[in-house]
Amino acid sequence: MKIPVIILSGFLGSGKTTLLLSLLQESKQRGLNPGVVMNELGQRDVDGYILQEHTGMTVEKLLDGCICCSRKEELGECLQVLLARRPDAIFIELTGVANPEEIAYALLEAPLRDRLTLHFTATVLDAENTLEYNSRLSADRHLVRTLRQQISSADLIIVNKSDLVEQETLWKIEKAVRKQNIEAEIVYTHYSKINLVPLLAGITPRELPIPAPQRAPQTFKSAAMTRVLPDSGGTALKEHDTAQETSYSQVAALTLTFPQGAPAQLTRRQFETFFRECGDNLLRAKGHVILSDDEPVQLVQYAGMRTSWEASSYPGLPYVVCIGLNLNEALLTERWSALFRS
Ligand SMILES: Nc1nc2c(ncn2[C@@H]2O[C@H](COP(=O)(O)OP(=O)(O)OP(=O)(O)O)[C@@H](O)[C@H]2O)c(=O)[nH]1
Repeated sequence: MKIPVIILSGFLGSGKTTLLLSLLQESKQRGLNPGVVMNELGQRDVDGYILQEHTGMTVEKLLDGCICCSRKEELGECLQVLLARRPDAIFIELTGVANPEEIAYALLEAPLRDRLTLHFTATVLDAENTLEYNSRLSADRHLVRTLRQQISSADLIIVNKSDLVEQETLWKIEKAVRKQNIEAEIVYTHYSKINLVPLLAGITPRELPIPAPQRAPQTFKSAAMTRVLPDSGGTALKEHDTAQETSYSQVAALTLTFPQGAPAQLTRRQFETFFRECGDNLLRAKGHVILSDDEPVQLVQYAGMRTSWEASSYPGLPYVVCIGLNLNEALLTERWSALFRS
Protein backbone atom coordinates (compact mmCIF):
# COMPACT_ATOMS: atom_id res chain seq x y z
CA MET A 1 0.00 0.00 0.00
CA LYS A 2 1.28 3.46 -0.87
CA ILE A 3 2.02 5.81 1.97
CA PRO A 4 -0.13 8.96 1.98
CA VAL A 5 1.63 12.32 1.91
CA ILE A 6 0.15 15.55 3.22
CA ILE A 7 1.79 18.76 1.99
CA LEU A 8 1.53 21.86 4.18
CA SER A 9 2.11 25.04 2.26
CA GLY A 10 1.59 28.76 2.85
CA PHE A 11 3.58 31.97 3.03
CA LEU A 12 6.07 32.79 5.76
CA GLY A 13 4.58 32.89 9.22
CA SER A 14 1.06 31.95 8.14
CA GLY A 15 0.69 29.07 10.63
CA LYS A 16 2.06 25.92 8.96
CA THR A 17 4.08 24.71 11.94
CA THR A 18 1.12 25.43 14.22
CA LEU A 19 -0.99 23.19 11.96
CA LEU A 20 1.70 20.52 11.86
CA LEU A 21 1.78 20.44 15.66
CA SER A 22 -1.98 19.79 15.76
CA LEU A 23 -1.62 17.12 13.08
CA LEU A 24 1.09 15.37 15.06
CA GLN A 25 -0.91 15.53 18.28
CA GLU A 26 -3.97 14.12 16.53
CA SER A 27 -1.83 11.44 14.86
CA LYS A 28 -0.45 10.40 18.24
CA GLN A 29 -3.95 10.05 19.65
CA ARG A 30 -4.83 7.78 16.73
CA GLY A 31 -1.77 5.61 17.26
CA LEU A 32 -0.26 6.74 13.97
CA ASN A 33 3.44 6.87 13.34
CA PRO A 34 3.95 9.68 10.83
CA GLY A 35 7.22 10.78 9.26
CA VAL A 36 7.88 14.51 8.99
CA VAL A 37 9.96 16.52 6.55
CA MET A 38 10.57 20.14 7.44
CA ASN A 39 12.20 22.56 5.10
CA GLU A 40 13.63 25.89 6.29
CA LEU A 41 15.14 28.73 4.31
CA GLY A 42 17.59 29.51 7.10
CA GLN A 43 20.52 27.46 8.38
CA ARG A 44 18.95 26.99 11.80
CA ASP A 45 16.28 24.47 12.59
CA VAL A 46 13.89 26.65 14.57
CA ASP A 47 10.69 24.82 13.68
CA GLY A 48 12.24 21.37 14.11
CA TYR A 49 13.24 22.32 17.64
CA ILE A 50 9.72 23.62 18.38
CA LEU A 51 8.29 20.34 17.16
CA GLN A 52 10.74 18.28 19.15
CA GLU A 53 9.99 20.32 22.28
CA HIS A 54 6.21 19.91 21.90
CA THR A 55 5.94 16.36 20.58
CA GLY A 56 9.27 14.64 21.30
CA MET A 57 9.38 13.69 17.62
CA THR A 58 12.46 13.82 15.48
CA VAL A 59 11.97 15.15 12.00
CA GLU A 60 13.89 15.05 8.74
CA LYS A 61 15.21 18.54 8.17
CA LEU A 62 16.23 20.21 4.98
CA LEU A 63 17.78 23.52 5.92
CA ASP A 64 19.22 26.52 4.14
CA GLY A 65 17.20 26.48 0.93
CA CYS A 66 13.92 25.56 -0.63
CA ILE A 67 13.10 21.98 -1.65
CA CYS A 68 10.97 23.14 -4.54
CA CYS A 69 13.97 24.77 -6.21
CA SER A 70 17.55 25.03 -4.85
CA ARG A 71 17.41 21.85 -2.72
CA LYS A 72 15.10 19.83 -4.88
CA GLU A 73 17.30 16.75 -5.29
CA GLU A 74 17.54 16.27 -1.54
CA LEU A 75 13.81 15.76 -1.10
CA GLY A 76 13.95 12.32 -2.73
CA GLU A 77 16.82 11.18 -0.48
CA CYS A 78 15.05 12.51 2.56
CA LEU A 79 11.81 10.69 1.70
CA GLN A 80 13.75 7.45 1.16
CA VAL A 81 15.19 7.78 4.67
CA LEU A 82 11.69 8.24 6.05
CA LEU A 83 10.28 5.34 4.02
CA ALA A 84 12.85 3.02 5.59
CA ARG A 85 11.16 3.75 8.93
CA ARG A 86 7.83 2.52 7.54
CA PRO A 87 5.68 5.52 8.56
CA ASP A 88 1.88 5.46 8.35
CA ALA A 89 1.89 8.84 6.60
CA ILE A 90 4.35 11.57 5.70
CA PHE A 91 3.79 15.26 6.43
CA ILE A 92 5.90 17.73 4.47
CA GLU A 93 6.04 21.32 5.71
CA LEU A 94 7.31 23.55 2.94
CA THR A 95 9.07 26.87 3.22
CA GLY A 96 6.89 29.92 2.79
CA VAL A 97 8.25 30.49 -0.71
CA ALA A 98 7.76 26.98 -2.05
CA ASN A 99 5.44 25.96 -4.83
CA PRO A 100 3.57 22.85 -3.63
CA GLU A 101 3.01 21.73 -7.21
CA GLU A 102 6.73 21.08 -7.53
CA ILE A 103 6.60 18.71 -4.59
CA ALA A 104 3.51 17.01 -5.97
CA TYR A 105 5.40 16.37 -9.23
CA ALA A 106 8.44 15.11 -7.36
CA LEU A 107 6.20 12.47 -5.76
CA LEU A 108 5.22 11.27 -9.22
CA GLU A 109 8.80 10.51 -10.20
CA ALA A 110 10.35 7.04 -9.92
CA PRO A 111 11.02 5.45 -7.50
CA LEU A 112 8.86 7.53 -5.16
CA ARG A 113 5.67 7.10 -7.20
CA ASP A 114 5.57 3.39 -6.34
CA ARG A 115 5.75 4.06 -2.60
CA LEU A 116 3.95 7.38 -2.03
CA THR A 117 0.61 8.94 -2.89
CA LEU A 118 -0.36 12.57 -2.48
CA HIS A 119 -3.25 12.60 -0.03
CA PHE A 120 -3.82 16.33 0.50
CA THR A 121 -2.27 19.73 -0.10
CA ALA A 122 -3.29 22.27 2.53
CA THR A 123 -2.33 25.92 2.16
CA VAL A 124 -2.40 28.23 5.16
CA LEU A 125 -3.04 31.97 4.67
CA ASP A 126 -2.34 34.75 7.15
CA ALA A 127 -5.69 36.56 7.16
CA GLU A 128 -4.15 39.77 8.42
CA ASN A 129 -1.59 40.12 5.63
CA THR A 130 -2.51 37.95 2.70
CA LEU A 131 -4.38 40.67 0.78
CA GLU A 132 -1.36 42.97 1.00
CA TYR A 133 1.22 40.50 -0.25
CA ASN A 134 0.64 41.04 -3.96
CA SER A 135 1.61 44.70 -3.70
CA ARG A 136 4.12 44.30 -0.89
CA LEU A 137 6.03 41.58 -2.73
CA SER A 138 5.61 42.97 -6.24
CA ALA A 139 9.39 43.40 -6.61
CA ASP A 140 9.65 39.60 -6.77
CA ARG A 141 7.36 38.37 -9.54
CA HIS A 142 8.40 34.73 -9.02
CA LEU A 143 7.26 34.96 -5.46
CA VAL A 144 3.93 36.57 -6.32
CA ARG A 145 3.36 33.75 -8.81
CA THR A 146 4.36 31.16 -6.24
CA LEU A 147 1.85 32.56 -3.74
CA ARG A 148 -0.84 32.18 -6.39
CA GLN A 149 0.28 28.60 -7.00
CA GLN A 150 0.10 27.89 -3.28
CA ILE A 151 -3.58 28.81 -3.51
CA SER A 152 -4.42 27.29 -6.88
CA SER A 153 -2.90 23.88 -6.14
CA ALA A 154 -4.44 23.45 -2.69
CA ASP A 155 -7.23 21.04 -1.83
CA LEU A 156 -7.81 22.91 1.40
CA ILE A 157 -7.26 26.61 2.13
CA ILE A 158 -6.94 27.47 5.80
CA VAL A 159 -7.52 31.18 6.36
CA ASN A 160 -5.66 31.43 9.64
CA LYS A 161 -5.22 34.30 12.12
CA SER A 162 -8.89 35.13 11.66
CA ASP A 163 -8.76 36.47 15.21
CA LEU A 164 -6.81 39.48 13.92
CA VAL A 165 -9.22 40.71 11.23
CA GLU A 166 -12.80 41.86 10.67
CA GLN A 167 -15.38 39.70 8.93
CA GLU A 168 -15.19 41.97 5.88
CA THR A 169 -11.53 41.07 5.34
CA LEU A 170 -12.44 37.38 5.42
CA TRP A 171 -15.00 37.95 2.67
CA LYS A 172 -12.39 39.77 0.59
CA ILE A 173 -9.96 36.90 1.08
CA GLU A 174 -12.56 34.37 0.03
CA LYS A 175 -13.24 36.38 -3.13
CA ALA A 176 -9.52 36.59 -3.91
CA VAL A 177 -9.01 32.87 -3.24
CA ARG A 178 -11.92 31.91 -5.46
CA LYS A 179 -10.26 33.72 -8.39
CA GLN A 180 -7.37 31.24 -8.09
CA ASN A 181 -9.17 28.13 -6.94
CA ILE A 182 -12.87 27.43 -7.22
CA GLU A 183 -12.75 23.92 -5.79
CA ALA A 184 -10.75 23.96 -2.61
CA GLU A 185 -12.55 23.91 0.67
CA ILE A 186 -11.97 27.14 2.60
CA VAL A 187 -11.93 27.14 6.36
CA TYR A 188 -11.48 30.13 8.69
CA THR A 189 -9.57 29.56 11.83
CA HIS A 190 -7.13 30.81 14.41
CA TYR A 191 -4.00 28.98 15.49
CA SER A 192 -4.68 26.62 12.56
CA LYS A 193 -7.31 24.76 14.58
CA ILE A 194 -9.36 22.79 12.08
CA ASN A 195 -11.24 19.55 12.17
CA LEU A 196 -8.45 17.13 11.24
CA VAL A 197 -10.73 14.16 10.66
CA PRO A 198 -11.11 14.69 6.88
CA LEU A 199 -7.38 15.38 6.49
CA LEU A 200 -6.44 12.10 8.15
CA ALA A 201 -9.34 10.11 6.73
CA GLY A 202 -8.30 6.61 5.73
CA ILE A 203 -4.83 6.90 7.29
CA THR A 204 -4.45 4.07 9.75
CA PRO A 205 -1.65 2.41 11.71
CA ARG A 206 0.18 0.01 9.41
CA GLU A 207 -0.66 -3.06 11.48
CA LEU A 208 -4.35 -2.61 10.68
CA PRO A 209 -5.39 -4.06 7.32
CA ILE A 210 -7.43 -1.09 6.08
CA PRO A 211 -7.95 -0.11 2.43
CA ALA A 212 -6.01 2.70 0.75
CA PRO A 213 -6.53 6.19 2.19
CA GLN A 214 -9.53 8.03 0.83
CA ARG A 215 -10.84 11.51 1.08
CA ALA A 216 -13.81 11.57 3.43
CA PRO A 217 -16.81 13.77 2.69
CA GLN A 218 -16.50 15.50 6.04
CA THR A 219 -16.03 19.17 6.60
CA PHE A 220 -12.98 20.81 8.13
CA LYS A 221 -15.07 22.98 10.41
CA SER A 222 -17.86 22.08 12.74
CA ALA A 223 -20.61 23.95 10.83
CA ALA A 224 -22.04 22.02 7.87
CA MET A 225 -20.63 22.94 4.48
CA THR A 226 -22.26 22.26 1.17
CA ARG A 227 -19.18 21.30 -0.81
CA VAL A 228 -18.00 17.70 -0.72
CA LEU A 229 -14.45 16.86 -1.72
CA PRO A 230 -14.20 14.62 -4.77
CA ASP A 231 -13.15 11.10 -3.98
CA SER A 232 -10.12 11.26 -6.22
CA GLY A 233 -7.61 9.83 -3.72
CA GLY A 234 -5.01 12.39 -4.78
CA THR A 235 -4.44 15.95 -5.82
CA ALA A 236 -5.30 16.77 -9.40
CA LEU A 237 -2.20 18.00 -11.17
CA LYS A 238 -2.19 20.45 -13.99
CA GLU A 239 0.15 20.47 -16.94
CA HIS A 240 3.68 20.92 -15.82
CA ASP A 241 6.30 23.39 -16.93
CA THR A 242 9.11 23.19 -14.41
CA ALA A 243 11.21 25.94 -15.90
CA GLN A 244 8.38 28.41 -15.51
CA GLU A 245 6.98 27.29 -12.20
CA THR A 246 9.79 26.75 -9.72
CA SER A 247 10.03 29.34 -6.99
CA TYR A 248 13.60 30.75 -6.98
CA SER A 249 12.28 33.82 -5.24
CA GLN A 250 14.54 36.62 -4.03
CA VAL A 251 13.61 35.87 -0.45
CA ALA A 252 16.71 35.02 1.57
CA ALA A 253 17.59 34.20 5.16
CA LEU A 254 20.27 35.68 7.38
CA THR A 255 21.25 34.14 10.69
CA LEU A 256 22.29 36.59 13.40
CA THR A 257 24.13 35.17 16.38
CA PHE A 258 24.94 36.71 19.72
CA PRO A 259 28.55 37.93 19.92
CA GLN A 260 30.86 35.56 21.81
CA GLY A 261 30.63 36.12 25.55
CA ALA A 262 27.97 38.82 25.20
CA PRO A 263 26.21 39.25 28.53
CA ALA A 264 22.44 38.78 28.55
CA GLN A 265 21.49 42.41 28.31
CA LEU A 266 18.79 42.91 25.72
CA THR A 267 15.13 43.54 26.44
CA ARG A 268 12.05 42.37 24.55
CA ARG A 269 11.44 45.93 23.48
CA GLN A 270 14.89 46.14 21.87
CA PHE A 271 14.25 43.05 19.77
CA GLU A 272 10.79 44.29 18.82
CA THR A 273 12.22 47.67 17.78
CA PHE A 274 14.96 45.92 15.82
CA PHE A 275 12.42 43.93 13.82
CA ARG A 276 10.15 46.92 13.27
CA GLU A 277 12.99 49.09 12.06
CA CYS A 278 13.94 46.49 9.45
CA GLY A 279 10.84 47.73 7.65
CA ASP A 280 8.74 46.00 5.04
CA ASN A 281 11.64 43.94 3.70
CA LEU A 282 11.75 41.79 6.81
CA LEU A 283 9.03 39.20 6.29
CA ARG A 284 9.79 36.76 9.10
CA ALA A 285 12.19 36.34 12.00
CA LYS A 286 12.51 33.57 14.55
CA GLY A 287 15.07 32.31 16.98
CA HIS A 288 16.03 31.60 20.54
CA VAL A 289 17.32 34.53 22.56
CA ILE A 290 18.47 35.41 26.04
CA LEU A 291 17.02 38.53 27.68
CA SER A 292 18.42 40.86 30.28
CA ASP A 293 16.10 39.94 33.11
CA ASP A 294 15.93 36.63 34.87
CA GLU A 295 13.70 35.11 32.22
CA PRO A 296 14.33 31.70 30.72
CA VAL A 297 15.51 31.45 27.13
CA GLN A 298 12.79 32.79 24.84
CA LEU A 299 11.56 31.63 21.47
CA VAL A 300 10.95 34.88 19.63
CA GLN A 301 8.79 34.92 16.49
CA TYR A 302 8.19 37.87 14.19
CA ALA A 303 5.48 37.11 11.66
CA GLY A 304 3.05 39.40 9.87
CA MET A 305 4.76 42.33 11.60
CA ARG A 306 3.84 41.03 15.04
CA THR A 307 6.29 39.74 17.60
CA SER A 308 5.43 36.93 19.99
CA TRP A 309 7.37 35.36 22.85
CA GLU A 310 7.36 31.93 24.41
CA ALA A 311 9.59 30.30 27.03
CA SER A 312 11.96 27.77 25.49
CA SER A 313 14.38 25.15 26.77
CA TYR A 314 16.76 25.63 23.83
CA PRO A 315 20.21 24.81 25.22
CA GLY A 316 22.40 26.18 22.39
CA LEU A 317 23.88 29.55 21.61
CA PRO A 318 21.22 32.21 21.02
CA TYR A 319 20.42 33.36 17.50
CA VAL A 320 17.76 34.93 15.31
CA VAL A 321 17.05 33.96 11.70
CA CYS A 322 15.80 36.90 9.62
CA ILE A 323 13.98 36.14 6.37
CA GLY A 324 13.17 38.86 3.90
CA LEU A 325 13.04 40.23 0.44
CA ASN A 326 16.21 42.03 -0.69
CA LEU A 327 17.48 42.26 2.86
CA ASN A 328 20.41 44.61 3.26
CA GLU A 329 22.59 42.08 5.05
CA ALA A 330 25.45 44.48 5.82
CA LEU A 331 23.10 47.04 7.34
CA LEU A 332 21.20 44.42 9.29
CA THR A 333 24.38 42.90 10.67
CA GLU A 334 25.67 46.33 11.66
CA ARG A 335 22.41 47.21 13.41
CA TRP A 336 22.45 43.84 15.16
CA SER A 337 26.02 44.37 16.42
CA ALA A 338 25.09 47.87 17.56
CA LEU A 339 22.42 46.37 19.82
CA PHE A 340 25.13 44.70 21.85
CA ARG A 341 27.29 47.82 22.05
CA SER A 342 24.53 50.07 23.43
N1 LIG B 1 -2.62 35.83 16.53
C1 LIG B 1 -2.39 34.67 15.93
N2 LIG B 1 -1.14 34.18 15.85
C2 LIG B 1 -0.94 33.00 15.25
C3 LIG B 1 -2.00 32.25 14.71
N3 LIG B 1 -1.49 31.11 14.17
C4 LIG B 1 -0.16 31.15 14.36
N4 LIG B 1 0.19 32.29 15.03
C5 LIG B 1 1.53 32.73 15.40
O1 LIG B 1 2.20 33.11 14.19
C6 LIG B 1 3.58 32.79 14.29
C7 LIG B 1 3.99 31.93 13.08
O2 LIG B 1 3.32 30.68 13.16
P1 LIG B 1 3.95 29.38 12.51
O3 LIG B 1 3.01 28.25 12.71
O4 LIG B 1 5.35 29.19 12.98
O5 LIG B 1 3.98 29.82 10.99
P2 LIG B 1 4.74 29.09 9.79
O6 LIG B 1 3.88 29.24 8.59
O7 LIG B 1 5.13 27.71 10.17
O8 LIG B 1 6.04 29.99 9.67
P3 LIG B 1 7.34 29.73 8.76
O9 LIG B 1 7.36 28.30 8.38
O10 LIG B 1 8.48 30.12 9.61
O11 LIG B 1 7.21 30.62 7.59
C8 LIG B 1 3.77 32.08 15.62
O12 LIG B 1 4.23 33.03 16.56
C9 LIG B 1 2.38 31.60 15.96
O13 LIG B 1 2.16 31.45 17.34
C10 LIG B 1 -3.33 32.77 14.82
O14 LIG B 1 -4.31 32.20 14.35
N5 LIG B 1 -3.46 33.99 15.44
